[in-house]
Amino acid sequence: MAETSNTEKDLPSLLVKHVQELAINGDEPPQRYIRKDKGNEAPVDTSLSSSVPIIDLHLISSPTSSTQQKQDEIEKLKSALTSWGLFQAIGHGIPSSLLDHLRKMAREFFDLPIEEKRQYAANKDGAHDNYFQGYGNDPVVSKEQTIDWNDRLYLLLKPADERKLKLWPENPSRFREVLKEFSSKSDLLVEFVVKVMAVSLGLDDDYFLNHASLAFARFNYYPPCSRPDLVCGIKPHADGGTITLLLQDEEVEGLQVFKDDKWMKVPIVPDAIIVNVADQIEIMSNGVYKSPVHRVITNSEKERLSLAVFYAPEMGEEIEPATKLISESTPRMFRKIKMKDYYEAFVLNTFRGIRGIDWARV
Ligand SMILES: O=C(O)CCC(=O)C(=O)O
Ligand SMILES: [Fe+2]
Repeated sequence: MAETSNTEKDLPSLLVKHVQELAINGDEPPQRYIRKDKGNEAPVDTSLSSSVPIIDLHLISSPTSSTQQKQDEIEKLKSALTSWGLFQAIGHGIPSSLLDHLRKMAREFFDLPIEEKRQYAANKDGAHDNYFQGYGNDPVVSKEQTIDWNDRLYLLLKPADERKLKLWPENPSRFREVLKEFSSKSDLLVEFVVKVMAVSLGLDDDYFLNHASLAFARFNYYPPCSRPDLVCGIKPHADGGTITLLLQDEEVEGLQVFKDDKWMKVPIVPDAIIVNVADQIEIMSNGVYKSPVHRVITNSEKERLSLAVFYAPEMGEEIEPATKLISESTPRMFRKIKMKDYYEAFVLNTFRGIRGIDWARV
């Protein structure tokens, strides 16, 4: 049924169904959702011989840690970001009760009838803003684009005075309040982490922070799929902003990161927040800190939720590698780019399955 009602004919390419609707009958995913890399893809590492590093931020922030403890943890963080591009942060100071509450709010929102959620759809009246805010799907930029098995609620958090509150769910009733509280804690966490990262490279502590003044929340909903082998929850991509915080589902795995030519599963560490470098820090650090390619795999039994918070530069900013990190032995890897151009290239490249950052290489 889903197959016939989701043809090019009856839906313009920009508007696609919510995957939640497609999942209801457990039908096979429609053609536009089938991964094109199928049968020709990198293996998944099942040995689990190494895993995403866990960094205890409290060891770095606490006045009671010894200098040695701090240094050791910062070294671990540096090595995580040069080899993996991400780490699982513990000791991050955001109470687990708040994380649980946030997950509960998100689950209750996605559990609402689709009609009710549609009142928060960004394109309800055909109106779009630059950031595709609201309830919906990733933009579809061509008929050939493989569509992900993902519905999302996408909201600007920062600057706070630009929030579009009419797209923030009123049901569940505490959604807005809890998201606001999380947002202020998340800002503090990012500030701390990017300062440590900048100093660890010999840069001024606000070097990355000065390019992270926007923040967006992306609540991801992945319903079960009858053929998880054929679709992607989110296709391979790297994040295009400065840095991302990610709260995984508390029970259902699905995130994988590409490393050493293999897909590595990112395990669930209770109450950890994943910190991942995004493209602009890879550019500013002249390639020292890696923006990792990652993807999400679905499963046939359980829905999965996650929350990504993307910190990013403003559209009008220009980004380039830090002069201090360019030398004869470490030549400039990226051009100076305008964010507005980057975002355009990023969206087109990513949905075609190419890395956004390739556009910025010298
Ligand atoms: O769901 C996840 O674990 C990852 C989501 C993600 O990569 C994103 O929203 O950019
Ligand atoms: Fe991502």
